[in-house]
Amino acid sequence: MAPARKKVIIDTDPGIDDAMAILMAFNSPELEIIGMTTIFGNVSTPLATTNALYLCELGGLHIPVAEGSSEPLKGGVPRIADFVHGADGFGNINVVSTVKKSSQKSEQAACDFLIQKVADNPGEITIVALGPLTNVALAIQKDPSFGSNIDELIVLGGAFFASGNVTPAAEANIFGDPEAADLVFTAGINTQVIGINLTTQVILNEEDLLEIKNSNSKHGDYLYDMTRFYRSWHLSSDGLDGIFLHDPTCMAAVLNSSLFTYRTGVVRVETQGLCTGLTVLDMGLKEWVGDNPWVRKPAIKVGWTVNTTEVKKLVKDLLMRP
Ligand SMILES: O=c1[nH]cnc2c1ncn2[C@@H]1O[C@H](CO)[C@@H](O)[C@H]1O
Repeated sequence: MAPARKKVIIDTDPGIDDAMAILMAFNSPELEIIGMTTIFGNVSTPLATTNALYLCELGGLHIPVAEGSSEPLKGGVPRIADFVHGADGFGNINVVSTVKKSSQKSEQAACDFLIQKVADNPGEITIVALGPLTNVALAIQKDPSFGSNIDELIVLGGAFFASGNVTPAAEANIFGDPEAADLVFTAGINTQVIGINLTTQVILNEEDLLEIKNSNSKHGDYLYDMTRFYRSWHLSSDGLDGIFLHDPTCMAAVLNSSLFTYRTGVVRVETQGLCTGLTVLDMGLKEWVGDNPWVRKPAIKVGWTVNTTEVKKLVKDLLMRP
């Protein structure tokens, strides 16, 4: 008998590297993609929904896309990284106008979709969170049984003992909704977090991108065209002649966690002041005297090392599948 496929819901703000991770998932027969939920971050939430619908059409997948919150838990206008992903979220290649009228978002809000799917499949759903954690936090707040019924939550976010990408303290997804991240990381959910301390070690250069373009991949041209803007951004912002594989590295962890090592401990998120969005892991090296905000909170797994060669190989292999 074929092994059961892993049931996943992808919570996403596509986004160039989100699109790469999603196409990886579409090309992975070991995953059963139950649906996508959308969130602000790389783009606004409504545009994330349009882009997710576009990706479903591109991949020929008929799955629900449920729209998420348009603002963080505390309210206010979210910071959108159009300077990283272009105004259309896909590097200004303007393809989403081709989304068919028949492609409609789900009537359910993202948090209700998450709650229902997890309740219908207790212990079976993996949630892959590629953007700010607002939708997951809303589901936890609304349904007390939600967290314990998730099989695993796999998050792309944070910078552990490393520099952020929005400020020296904060990574973009956590900065986007620090209250949500702190709530989710301390909710007692079986969670692993892949931070940019790992994802900035996994890089595709121009030669790799051309290899994808010139492969038999159905999406080679799209992937190549989309990465032009992202590549220029990396050059101007990071002095990098290539692109970081943030979300694709997280999807690699979904597919093969043996390519990573982990530390387990309590993670808290700073929600105010200079270091807003900072993710701080208690590595468990010390018996603390008295109380502090990490004591007696549930621990999660934090990605510690990554096999960069094998992750890069996995990403390229999946993106080049015909
Ligand atoms: O400098 C940046 N500012 C904001 N967002 C960024 C930056 N670099 C990458 N990302 C985006 O945020 C997520 C990872 O942190 C990824 O989706 C990535 O594309």
